[in-house]
Amino acid sequence: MKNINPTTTAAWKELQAHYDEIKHTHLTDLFKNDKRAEDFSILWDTFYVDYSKNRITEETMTLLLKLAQEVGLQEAMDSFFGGKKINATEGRAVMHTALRDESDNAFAKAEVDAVKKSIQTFTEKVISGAHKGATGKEITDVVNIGIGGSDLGPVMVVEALQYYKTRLNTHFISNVDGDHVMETIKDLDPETTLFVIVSKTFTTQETLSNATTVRKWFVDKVGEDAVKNHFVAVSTNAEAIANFGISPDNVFPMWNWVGGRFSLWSSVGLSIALAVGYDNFKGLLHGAFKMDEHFKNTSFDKNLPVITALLSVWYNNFFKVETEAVIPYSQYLHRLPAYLQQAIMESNGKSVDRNGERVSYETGNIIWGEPGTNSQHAFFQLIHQGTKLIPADFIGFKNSLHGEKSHHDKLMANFFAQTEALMNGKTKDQVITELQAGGLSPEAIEELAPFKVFEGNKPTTTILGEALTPESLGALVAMYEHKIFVQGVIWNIYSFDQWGVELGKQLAKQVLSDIDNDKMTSHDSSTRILLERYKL
Ligand SMILES: O=P(O)(O)OC[C@H]1O[C@H](O)[C@H](O)[C@@H](O)[C@@H]1O
Repeated sequence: MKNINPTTTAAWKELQAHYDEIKHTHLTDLFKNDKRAEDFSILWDTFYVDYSKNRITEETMTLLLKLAQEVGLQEAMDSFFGGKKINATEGRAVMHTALRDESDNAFAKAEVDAVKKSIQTFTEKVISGAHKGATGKEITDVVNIGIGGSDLGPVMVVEALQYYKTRLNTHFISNVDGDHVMETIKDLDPETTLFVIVSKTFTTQETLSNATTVRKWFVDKVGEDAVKNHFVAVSTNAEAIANFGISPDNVFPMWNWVGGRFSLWSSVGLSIALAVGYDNFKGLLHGAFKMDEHFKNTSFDKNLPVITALLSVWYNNFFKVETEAVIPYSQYLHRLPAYLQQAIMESNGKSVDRNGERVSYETGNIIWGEPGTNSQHAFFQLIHQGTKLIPADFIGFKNSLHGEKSHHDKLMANFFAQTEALMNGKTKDQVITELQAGGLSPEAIEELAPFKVFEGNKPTTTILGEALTPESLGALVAMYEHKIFVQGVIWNIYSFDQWGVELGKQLAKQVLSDIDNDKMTSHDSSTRILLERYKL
C-alpha cells in the first residue's frame, strides 16, 4: 500500500487552484447544461444515484479521480481484498467482505460457512418453536446485549427490516445505564426470553455489566440450570465466555479479522437472523456482496463508493465543510445515521497518518441526520438558511412496503422538493414577487424580503432505490463501508483501528475506583467537586 501525503500530489494542488476558480459558482448556473444529470449519475442494480446537485464540474471529477490514482487507491484495494494486514496498528487483515463473499475461493470459506450454518440451524429452531425455554415454553422475545459495533449494526438492521420480521420481538440493551437494562427487561417473561450476549472481545465493561445483571435477574427467577436454554454468546473470546457461565455449545464465534463496526455480517448478526429469519439475513449479505463486486470491478468514474468518497473529500478538504448529513426518507432507516456515525467517525476520526505523523489536512467527517420528513421540521432551517455548508445524502425508495401510495407520494414529493430547493434557493426578486401577490405594502415587502431569501447552492446527493429490502439495505451499507475505506486511503490514515476509544475506557475505570474508595483528591478541582457532589 502506498503511503502518500495527499497534499503532496499534483492532483491536490490542481484541485486547490480549481476550487479557487469555482468556489462561488452556483449550481443553478451549472445546471444550464442540460446533460448534467446524465453526466453525474450512476445507475447500479436497483439504485439510481444522482450526484449532479453537487458543486462539481467535469474538471472537478477528473481531478478527484486523478487524486485517487495518485494515492494508489487500486493498490490499496488489492491489499484490502487480498487479505493484507491493512489494519497495521493492530496487525490484522480486514476481511468483513469475506463474510458475504459468495465465490468458491472466498477467504476462510469453510469456517465462515460452518458458522453461517450454525446461525441458520439455531435461528430456525428458535423461530419454529423447536428450541424451547427451560420450562418448555417457546421463545417469544430476544434481547441483544452489546454496545458499539455489537449493537448499532444489529439494531439498525432490525429496525430497518421490521417489515420482514418473524414472530419474535427483538430488544436491545447497550448502555451501562441500569435504567436502560431494567426498562428493557421489566415486562419480559424470562421463561420465554432468549439473551444474546454480543462482544467481540468479551471484555467491554458495559456489555459484561449488563449481561451480569440480566443473568442474575434471570437466575433468581428461573434458576441456574435454565441458563443454557436462554443465554447464547457471540465473541472471539471463548475463555471469557466460559468464565461468564455460558456453555461452549451456545457460542457463535467470530474472528479478529472482522472489525466491530463492520461485524453485522458475522455472528454479530445473530439477532438480525432471529428477528427477520435466516433467508432475509442471507439477502442482506447478498446485497452487500453485490456491492463488493461493484466496488472491485467497476472503473472509478462509475464506482459508487469511489465517487461518493471523492465528493466527501472535495467538501471536507477544499470547501472545508465540518459536517455531512444523512437523511433517509424512510422511517425504517431511523437508526442509519447513528450506525454510520460509528462506522464513519470511529474509522476516519484520526489525526495521525500512516507514518505516525500529525496530518496537516482535515480527515474524518462529522456525520449526523434523522429521517425526512421529520428532520425538515427540526434542523432543515439551518441547512437552508444557516451560515454553514452541509452536504447531504438523501436516501429514498420508489416503493413503500405497505403500499400506502398516497403517503408515499407525499413523502417522496418532499424528498425531491428539498434537494431542488436546497440547490436553487430563492432569490430576492422571487421573494418580492411572491410578497407582492400577498398584497403587502412596498415598505413591508422591503423589510421582510431579506429573511425569506434562500441562497441555495447547497449540495445534495440523491440515492434512489427501488424498495427497502434486505438486499438493497445490504448494498447500501456496504456502499458506505467502502466509501469509508476510500476516504481513509486518500487521507493516508488507518481506518480500521480505534485507539481513541480506549482512553475513555481507562479513565472510567480509574474514576469508578476513586468513587468506591472516596479518593477524589487526585483530580482537578472541577472534577473533584463534581465527584464530591455526586457522593453527597
Ligand atoms: O464487541 P466489543 O468487543 O464488546 O466492542 C464493542 C465496541 O467497543 C469499543 O467501543 C470499540 O471502539 C468499538 O469498535 C466496539 O464495537
